Amino acid sequence: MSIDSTSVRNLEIIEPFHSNLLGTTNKKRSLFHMLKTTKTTGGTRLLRANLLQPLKDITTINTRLDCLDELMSNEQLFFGLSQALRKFPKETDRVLCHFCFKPKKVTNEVAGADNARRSQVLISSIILLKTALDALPLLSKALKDAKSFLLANVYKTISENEKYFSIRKRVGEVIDEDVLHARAPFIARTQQCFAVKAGIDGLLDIARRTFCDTSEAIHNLANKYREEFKLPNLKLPFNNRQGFYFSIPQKDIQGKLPSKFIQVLKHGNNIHCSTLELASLNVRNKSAAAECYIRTEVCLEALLNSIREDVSALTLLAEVLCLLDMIINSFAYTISTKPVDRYTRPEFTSSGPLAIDAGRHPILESIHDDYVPNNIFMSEASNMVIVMGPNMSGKSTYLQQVCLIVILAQIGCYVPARFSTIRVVDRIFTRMGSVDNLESNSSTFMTEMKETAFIMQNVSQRSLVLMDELGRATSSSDGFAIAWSCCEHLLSLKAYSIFATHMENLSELATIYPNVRIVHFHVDIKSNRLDFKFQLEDGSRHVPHYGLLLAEVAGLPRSVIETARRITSKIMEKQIKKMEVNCTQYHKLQMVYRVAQRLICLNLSPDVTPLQFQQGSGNNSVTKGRREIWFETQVELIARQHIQIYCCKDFKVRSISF
Ligand SMILES: Nc1ncnc2c1ncn2[C@@H]1O[C@H](COP(=O)(O)OP(=O)(O)OP(=O)(O)O)[C@@H](O)[C@H]1O
Repeated sequence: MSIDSTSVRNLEIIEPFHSNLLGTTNKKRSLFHMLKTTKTTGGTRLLRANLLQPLKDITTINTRLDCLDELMSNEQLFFGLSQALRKFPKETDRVLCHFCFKPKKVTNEVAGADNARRSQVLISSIILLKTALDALPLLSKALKDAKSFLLANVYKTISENEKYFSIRKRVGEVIDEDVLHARAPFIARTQQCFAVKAGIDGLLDIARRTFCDTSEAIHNLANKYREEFKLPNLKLPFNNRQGFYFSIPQKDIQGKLPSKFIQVLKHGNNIHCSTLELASLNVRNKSAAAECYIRTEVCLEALLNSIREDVSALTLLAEVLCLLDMIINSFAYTISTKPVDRYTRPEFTSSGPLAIDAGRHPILESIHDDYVPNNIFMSEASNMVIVMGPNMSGKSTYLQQVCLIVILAQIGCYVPARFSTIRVVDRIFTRMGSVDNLESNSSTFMTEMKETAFIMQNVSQRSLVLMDELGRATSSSDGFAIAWSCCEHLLSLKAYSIFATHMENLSELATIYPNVRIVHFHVDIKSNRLDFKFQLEDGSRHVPHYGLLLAEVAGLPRSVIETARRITSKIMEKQIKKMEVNCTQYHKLQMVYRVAQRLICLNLSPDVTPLQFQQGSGNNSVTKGRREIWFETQVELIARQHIQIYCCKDFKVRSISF
């Protein structure tokens, strides 16, 4: 699925739009932040790539979901795999893919200090490779009894591929068994200097001795200063840029620091400094380490060449680890931290409805304890929903919620809903918010129109289009005309579109086009105050002067509000009458159409057979084979009668009586 950059921003997929949410100090998180519990950089990168480009292939999505099902039902497997993955270094994928590139051959003329850094990276990669290969047996053990296709396949890849064992053996022939991957800079430097077994290269052994001597001399120097200057708390930290330096608590320094100490810097409650002796030892220590790296790289040449031959196995392993990290540490972990059954497995069709029962906004629901769930039902026969309601009633949130649920579903994760079935979306388009774009010299309206034009030019039959308050940035008549004609354009396609609007006249679309459904957010008015329920209800409902009520709350002068109230009541009077007439006239037609549409869904529903229809006093049993003929002849007949549909909570029509 592709999502354009504006929609990525509007939907807050990677970055949140506003860092502060309605005056709270809570930093509102994006979907990426919510799921970013991955443990490796590769896993995080894969998660980001998936969120920006979710899957479209139903089989692949279901393979991931099957794997999640197994993880959610088998605690031992879930924890076993989490433990095993923790043993792999954070940067495993980068390291494993590092061996794809063949570095320049080390010759005497290039073997200068400049190459020391490159050699160091290479040695660090070999140490990480050894750590990763050492962790493989634990991962295989955890995966041994896995049943789902994805996990069983990973197990086969890891345990049946002899290449991993042979690479580990070859690494063991050159690299010391005691060498470990370390994060602390000086320990890492020591481990890298001593990576290759002793006795392989005489010059390397000499360089190591110099490295040890200078390191020891630095520690002796620190001891000497502790005694000489009565600084018992003097510490000797190390970083890669500076090398060793002294850190002395400020309270230990009575008066001035002795003149021997140079490069004095205040750092919190400590003083960081050096001396000329330390600086010179640092240089010698660094050059001894550089010599070790370069000699080590020469020793590793044959090993690297042999590893390079099996690089396909390593890149495969890197991919597998990223995928496992994403599914286990991100998806499964996120779901397991929610109360049971809060997240459910979505279902997919290629041309069925988009139905979400009790869906919730994945990010807002963790901020609001009393978040109100809402439904959506769209099918090819009802491909546009117009959401109405006062400001602050939850329209934009609802639009964002539907999209985020679709994205979560299509990356192969459970979704925050009681039930969901999704028609696979190939593109998501959104038009939300309205800000000037000074960079592209566009006004609010121009930005809005450019974004709308982009949608109209690129929308496809399988797209999901979200429009939040289209046409509000220009004159009301032109804005309304644009919104109306955009709706008409989208209605002619099979794309699913959701419009949020304040233009009550737009609800008249439903009187002309039966595939438009109007819904509104329920709001009560109590003593001139709006009481938001955040509950979506069918049809449109006129809430008188909600803009004025909110403006009053915002602090507009009373006299201004009163004048505005007089003006608006005159304008609205005529319009409401007209709308009421239209609604009553077309209500029956709407009912009929909705029934026909449900019947089509029933016809498409794969697991409802045979169906029981009760007509009058007799019972007709319609079997699967005759269903299509029956539908063609009966839909019209049904539509003319009083109809009642019993629809179970998962949106599959089970029984119809008329
Ligand atoms: N279902 C819900 N349950 C609880 N709170 C909600 C729900 N939906 C929205 N809210 C809260 O209401 C606030 C306002 O929602 P939102 O911005 O979606 O309103 P809106 O109708 O789009 O307003 P406007 O028309 O002014 O843009 C949100 O920031 C959120 O805190």
